[in-house]
Amino acid sequence: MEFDGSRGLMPHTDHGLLTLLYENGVPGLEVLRDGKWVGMSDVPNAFAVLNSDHMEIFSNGKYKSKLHRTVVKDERTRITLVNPNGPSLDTIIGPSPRLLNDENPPHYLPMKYSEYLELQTKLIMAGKHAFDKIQLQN
Ligand SMILES: O=C(O)CCC(=O)C(=O)O
Ligand SMILES: [Fe+2]
Repeated sequence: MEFDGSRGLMPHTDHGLLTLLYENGVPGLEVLRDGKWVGMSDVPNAFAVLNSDHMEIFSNGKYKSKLHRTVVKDERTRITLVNPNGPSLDTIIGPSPRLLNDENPPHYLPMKYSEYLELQTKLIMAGKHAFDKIQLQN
C-alpha cells in the first residue's frame, strides 16, 4: 500500500539515540528494509526498538537510523506509546572519539543537539534530512 498521508505518518527517522514503540494491537508501523516497506506489528505485546539519528552519528555510521512510517489500514483506533530517548538539548552530538582513528575518520560534523533538532525540523519540511548537511564525504 502506498503512503497517501490520510491515516499515518510520512517516512522519517527519529532524532535521538533509540525510540521504543508500543502499539495497542492495531498495526501500522513499517520500516524500510532492502528497499521494501516491512510491517513491524507481527509480534503481539512487544516493544519495537528503532535506532535513531543520534545512534547513527555517535556510532560514526555503524548503526544506521531506521527510516520508518505509519500506514493505518484498519478502521479501529490505533494508539502507540512512543518513547524517544535522546541527550539533553545542550549536548554536542558527534561520533564517539573512541571509535575514531586514521582508518576511521569522523563521518559526521558534531553539533549541539538543540541545533540538530532545529535543522532537522526545518529540512524535513523540504523533504531533506539533516544528514545531508552534517555528513562528511571521507
Ligand atoms: O505511529 C507509530 O507507531 C510511529 C510513531 C512515530 O514514528 C513517531 O512518533 O516518531
Ligand atoms: Fe518516528
